[in-house]
Order: sequence, then structure tokens, then C-alpha cells
Amino acid sequence: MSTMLEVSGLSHRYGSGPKAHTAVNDLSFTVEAGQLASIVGPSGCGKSTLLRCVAGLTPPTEGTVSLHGDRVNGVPDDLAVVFQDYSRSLFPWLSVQKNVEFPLRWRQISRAERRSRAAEALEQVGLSGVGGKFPWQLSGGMQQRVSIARALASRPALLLMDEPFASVDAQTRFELEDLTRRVQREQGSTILVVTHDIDESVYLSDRVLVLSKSPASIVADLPVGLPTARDQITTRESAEFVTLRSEVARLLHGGGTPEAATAASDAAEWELAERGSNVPEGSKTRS
Ligand SMILES: Nc1ncnc2c1ncn2[C@@H]1O[C@H](COP(=O)(O)OP(=O)(O)OP(=O)(O)O)[C@@H](O)[C@H]1O
Repeated sequence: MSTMLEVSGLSHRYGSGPKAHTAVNDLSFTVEAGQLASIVGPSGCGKSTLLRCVAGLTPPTEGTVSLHGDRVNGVPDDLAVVFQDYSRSLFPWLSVQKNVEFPLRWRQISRAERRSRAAEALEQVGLSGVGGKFPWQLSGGMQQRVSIARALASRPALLLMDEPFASVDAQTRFELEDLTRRVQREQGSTILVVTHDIDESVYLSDRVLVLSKSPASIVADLPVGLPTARDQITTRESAEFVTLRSEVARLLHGGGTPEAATAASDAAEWELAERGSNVPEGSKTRS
């Protein structure tokens, strides 16, 4: 495997002087080609800042980001980002097909090729046949599929996803998680996902990077040894899954006993539920 993303000694401070705020502190990690890594950390720890630095949207105060060996200075052509808020990232006046084609317009790609890539990407996300509709004619989950299709159409070397499923219902969230894993396997995509959701980070990933509270630094880099073929019910019930989610919860909450880890994990689910996020109904009952 070759290294697709290398983050080295990355720090970012907002402002300067006594009012400066360090959001990210001396982060170093790599993501190998074809790997799906997730970043999980407490609210406000600096996840979005890290993602913006990786995407070339924000120059880091210190350190470097390299994509397939090339130093990132500005948004690389072969990088795509899927944001949480699909309703603000799709153009309502453009058809689904045109939305997916849109980023390809700025490249030297013929009209025919743009159409064919958009059709292929829509097929990959299970939306063949809706290219002529407008985003507002689709459900929230379908709109987020369009955003994913748009990212895939540019055939990115690295796909960044910032809380990509936080605005859809629980069932759709599960479907989109499975879609992301299928796309990763079929396309060999390299994906870095930022999420608040401990269970999601474990279910989705080959690796989970756990960040400390602000300023973010890496407290653990955990390989996920779950089978490649995963299932929303049996995988989440497996002993390996339960152990890993407890480990991530324990790390996020600064260590402690296994009981504390379970409590922390439940608390994290409750926090998500309170935010109107997507914890399945069955897991919302406090014991
Ligand atoms: N443009 C900015 N100017 C000043 N401070 C900022 C700016 N953007 C973020 N911060 C601060 O940097 C810290 C990290 O913010 P960031 O949004 O990266 O965290 P996060 O982990 O993504 O948060 P959340 O989990 O709530 O999405 C926070 O304390 C935030 O207030």
C-alpha cells in the first residue's frame, strides 16, 4: 500500500497574541491508499479545522499536508469534500445531473465525458433515473447521495467527509454508511471521515483516529479488525464491535473503567439524540 495522505506536525492557531486560540496541536498521521479512516473527537476539539487544513481551505500555522507526495497549498484538483449540510451544498436551480457535473466544468473534460461520469456516479449511489429531477424534489437522504455522487464523479484521490450523515434519519444514515463502504471497496477510494458518532466511526472504518479535547492532538490510532463485509445488525452486536466502541468512548472521555466507558458511550449516543441526530430508536432508552 502507498501513502495517500500525510499530515506532519500540523498545528493551527486562530488569531494572534494573547487572544490566539490553538485549535489543532502538532498532529501527525498518514492514510494509506484505499483506506477508510475516521476521526472522532469531542465537540469543538478542532476536527473541522483539521479537515479544512487537509482540504487546503485553511493554511496550517505550522506543519504540512501532502497528498500522494505533493505538498497541499490550496485545494488540490483531485480532492473532494462531502459536507453535512447537503441542502446548502447542492444548487436548487440545477438538475441533479447538472449538480453532479458541475465541478467537472472547470476541468478540461468534454461535455460527453461529463455526462457519462455523472451518470456513472449516480448509478454508484443508487440514483440512476433521477438525473432530470431537482434536488428539492428528493428526500434528504437522496440529496446527500447526490452530494456523494458529485464527489465521486471527479474521481478524487482523497474523499473527505465532514459529519456526512448527521442530518439524515437513522435508517438513511445506516444506508449511507453501507453505501460509503461499498463505494470504498468497489472504487478503491481513500476516504477520511470526521464524525461525532463513536459507533459510526467503528462501523465505517479500517482505522479510527481518536482526538483529544481542544487543542486536538491524537490520543489513539486504532485499527478496526472487523470483517470487511459488515452488517448493521450483526456487526454492531459482535463482541469485537462492542469492545472497540467502548475503547473509543473510554479514550474520548479520558480513560476510566469499562463501566465508565459504557456510560460514556451511552452518554455520547444521548448527546447525538439531543442534537436531533440519528441514534436508532431502540438505543435511546436509558437503563
Ligand atoms: N474562524 C475561527 N476563528 C476563531 N476560532 C475558531 C474559528 N473556527 C473555529 N474556531 C475555534 O477553534 C476550535 C475548534 O473548532 P472546530 O470547528 O475545528 O472544532 P470541531 O471539533 O469541528 O467542532 P464541532 O465538533 O462542534 O463541529 C473551537 O474552539 C472554535 O471555537
